[in-house]
Amino acid sequence: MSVPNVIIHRDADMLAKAVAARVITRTVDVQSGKGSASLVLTGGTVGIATLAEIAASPARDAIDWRNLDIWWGDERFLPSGHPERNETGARQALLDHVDVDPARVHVMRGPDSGMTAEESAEAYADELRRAARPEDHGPAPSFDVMMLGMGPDGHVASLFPGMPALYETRPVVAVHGSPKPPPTRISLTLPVIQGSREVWLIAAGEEKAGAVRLALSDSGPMQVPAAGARGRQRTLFLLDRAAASKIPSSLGRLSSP
Ligand SMILES: O=C1O[C@H](COP(=O)(O)O)[C@@H](O)[C@H](O)[C@H]1O
Repeated sequence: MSVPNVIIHRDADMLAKAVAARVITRTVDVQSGKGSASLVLTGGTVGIATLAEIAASPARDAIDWRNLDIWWGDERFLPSGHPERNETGARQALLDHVDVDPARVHVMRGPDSGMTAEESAEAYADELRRAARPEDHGPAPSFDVMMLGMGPDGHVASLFPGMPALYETRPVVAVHGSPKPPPTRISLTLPVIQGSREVWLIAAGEEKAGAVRLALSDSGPMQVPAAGARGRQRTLFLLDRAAASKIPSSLGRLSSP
């Protein structure tokens, strides 16, 4: 797993803009090499703000939207269209404004599908298995970019400290009793996250500073799930100054005043 590289921006607004530019550039680079790309979206404040900045970017259509696979790292187990679903936020912020191939937007199904949370997790695991290629050496694609938000408790996706999902070897699990509402969710697990080529942890705000420091220290992922979020080739901590306020200056410096 790759050692994290910390990049700090002056505030949450600049962070969202900079991450949006990074998504566009990285996706174009990957597509120019192999024709398609895979991007895992995150929910949360900065995650959705980043998608809105992609939509607003004059460079957004440098991405070949028809050759992009969109996945989610987690989803709240709520009906399609529910305002608290990560998918709803992503569609409103970006996906409804670009020419994605609907067949390549891989949604984690909610209760309106008629499935239980466990069945929805298994269905997503099947979709991941079908998308995996031999060179991925696992039950899921080696995603080109896995975007993850981070909670103040160090959770990533819907992997919360001390919860059973952190011990899972299956690629996707149902989460019950989430400390952050809603209580029932679907989440990728650490093995799938760690199979990604690049993992980008995106965090803004003072309330994340403690978790960021622990995630960059030698904390275990059971206590600080973000400490287990590492990519095979690259791991980025993309932070604003407030979220970076408790890490040693040797670990990262402001990208611009
Ligand atoms: O509930 C969730 O929270 C995390 C972090 O959200 P934030 O608003 O604190 O940035 C998010 O990454 C995750 O996708 C979401 O389901």
